[in-house]
This record gives sequence, C-alpha cells and structure tokens, in this order.
Amino acid sequence: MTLTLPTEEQQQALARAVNLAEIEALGRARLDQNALDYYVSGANDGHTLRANREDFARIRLRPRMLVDVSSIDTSTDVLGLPLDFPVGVAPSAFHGLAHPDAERATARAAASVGSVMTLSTFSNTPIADVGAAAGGRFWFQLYLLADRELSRQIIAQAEAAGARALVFTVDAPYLGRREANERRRFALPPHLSAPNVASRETLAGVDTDTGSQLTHYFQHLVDKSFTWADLGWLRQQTELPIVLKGILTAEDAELAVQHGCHIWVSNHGGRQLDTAVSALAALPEIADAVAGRAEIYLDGGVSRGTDVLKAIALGAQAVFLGRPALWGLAAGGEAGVRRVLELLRDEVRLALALSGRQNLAQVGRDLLKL
Ligand SMILES: Cc1cc2nc3c(=O)[nH]c(=O)nc-3n(C[C@H](O)[C@H](O)[C@H](O)COP(=O)(O)O)c2cc1C
Ligand SMILES: CCCCC(=O)C(=O)O
Repeated sequence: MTLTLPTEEQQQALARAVNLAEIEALGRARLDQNALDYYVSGANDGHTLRANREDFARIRLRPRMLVDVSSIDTSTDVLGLPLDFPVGVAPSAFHGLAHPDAERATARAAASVGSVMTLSTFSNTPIADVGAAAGGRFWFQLYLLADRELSRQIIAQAEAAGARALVFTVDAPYLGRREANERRRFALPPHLSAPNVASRETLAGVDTDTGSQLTHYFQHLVDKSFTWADLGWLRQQTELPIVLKGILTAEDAELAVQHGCHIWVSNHGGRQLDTAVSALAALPEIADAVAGRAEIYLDGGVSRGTDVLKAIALGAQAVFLGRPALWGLAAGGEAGVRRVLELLRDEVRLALALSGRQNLAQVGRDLLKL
C-alpha cells in the first residue's frame, strides 16, 4: 500500500498528544496490517518485549527535596557529539513503511532537536541522502553482509555521508521468529527497496512461499560466521568509533572493551531471543564490568522521562528509541518524530526537577530504590 500524507485533522491530533502512548495510537491507525505486524512484533511469545517495559515500571525512585531546581540542564554528549537531552533514535529498517519521506524525515527531526539518529543498513533511503538531511547528527548501523566487499563499500558510504559512529549489530546472525510476519507473509511493498544492500530485483527474487520475505531476505544476505576474532577486520575498515549493539552480559561487555568498542545494551526490542533478559536488567552488571572504560547506551522499552533517568542511574550515557520513533513517523512524518522527541525531552526535564537533580551528572544509583 502506498501511504497517504497525514490529514489536517491527524496533524492536529499529533500536536495535541500529551504522551508517547497517544502518538503510538495515532501511528498505528495510519498503518496497514503488513507494516503494523512488522513494527509491533517481538519474537515468539513476546516475553522479552514485555519485560523491557515491565522492568522500567517496576523500579521505584528516591527523589530528594528542597533542591534549587529553577534551572535544569538535560544535556550530555555521546562520543563527543553534544546532545540537548540523552535520547537518540535507534536503527530500524524500512521507514518507508511508515511515511513517504521515510528516513529523511527521521533524520531531520532528530537533528532539529539536538538528538541523533542511527540509520539502519536496511533503510529505504540511500545513506548519502540521509546524511545530507541529518546535518552531522547521525550514526550508521551496520549489518555485516556475507559479501565483505559490499560491507566495505557500505561503511565507506556511511563515512563519506558524515556518520559519527559505526553501530555494529551483534545480536542478529539470524532474525528471530516474528510469528505474525510469518503467518501473514510480510513483504516489502513493490514501491520500496533497500538501496544500500540490494536492488529491488534481488529482493523480488527472494522466496516468499514459506513465510516472511524479510526473514528469507535477511538470512541470505547476512554473515553468520563473524566472531570476536574478526573484529580486527572491521577495525581496519574505519576510523569511526565502533559501538557493539546487542550486548546483554558482563562477559561480552568485557570482550567489547578489550576490542576497543563501545557498548549498546539491547535485546533488539524483544525481537530476537525470546526470554532473553530485559535491557534494563542487563545494564547493572555491564556497567560494573565496563567501569568507565567505554560508553554505554541502552534501548528497549523506553517510553517515559523516568525510564531515561533509570537507565542513566544504572550506567547508560544515553538511551535510544526504536518503535516510539516509528509511531511518530507514521503519525506525522518529521513533525511526528520531533513531537516524540520533544515530549520525552520535556519529561526528562520534569523528572530531573522532581527528583531534586539539576543535571544528568547528579543521576546515580542513589536515585533508585533497588
Ligand atoms: C520495526 C523495527 C525494525 C528494526 N530494525 C533494526 C535494524 O535494522 N537494525 C538494528 O540493529 N536494529 C533494528 N531494530 C531494533 C531497534 O534498533 C531497537 O533495538 C529496538 O526497537 C528497541 O526497542 P523499542 O522498540 O522498545 O524502543 C528494529 C526494531 C524494530 C521495531
Ligand atoms: C531485514 C532487516 C531486519 C531489520 C531488523 O533488525 C528487525 O526487523 O528487527
């Protein structure tokens, strides 16, 4: 289905939305079943998908009183890039399923509020075009392809387009089973392609007889044999900082540091190994193991300003939004993603003030009732 643009009425509803849940409802209403299945799905029974949210809600805060909170500073920086607030956009494939402006809209929105967008290898928009829209505020997410030469070219394109970091996703040698996508045979609509990795013809040639076209497509392209021992190859391909996305244990965090990488704690939004630990629950052991030797980020289940503070209290430098950004994009393109980021920015500011903290440096484990 080719998407229409949001109506005047839908744009007004977006402007009136008071939280991310309301924007999710607006975004969902604009999507067809194919796209909706793809966005909402977790792997298998969705235990990890739910745990990401539940673990944020479970932790209680220990606010301090009678602190001068007349001025609040939400700023931070990630790998030297200043952020107005500690929230970026996680990589997700195929923004063209949500809005005709696709990844360009997401990039512009993130840049306009001093955030950062992570662009997926499987974008519907060429890397260079997103780089131009992002004004330097983008990181590039790499899926390492079995075709190393193609991977090398993709990394070079990301560098040339101004990416500030390479986010290497390590939790998906195979895609997890998103069963709704298999049942209804998820496929990219004919007007969309994945220009960084393959032509539309290649995509169309992938078997769709048995389940999700996406899974077959991915399985056929991605390198499943890559190990820690191969990271040296990746290091040789780029000067950019490398962030390993999908780390869930202290053991892997230690290896990441030894290999000179930064760490993105994530279970891929519950879409890979079901019953894997929630992102928030994985964070403390990782922060303890890393002990300041690398930067740590987190995604999975973030939907409130208090969630952001909890992740920071447990050792994250910043958090990233997967589905919430997609709901914003579906609800209103660039304006929708911007609205999501602005709402969260304002929630972070208020949560800091009501916690008796003036800035993020004052957010530590003593904010939490553990
Ligand atoms: C529709 C969708 C597509 C995704 N595509 C990618 C991708 O291309 N590369 C990647 O590393 N992660 C991908 N992810 C995972 C996100 O980067 C992120 O880890 C996850 O969505 C965070 O959880 P949240 O949705 O609860 O915020 C995708 C997630 C979703 C929902
Ligand atoms: C073919 C792109 C896979 C994107 C992905 O990582 C996901 O759907 O979770």
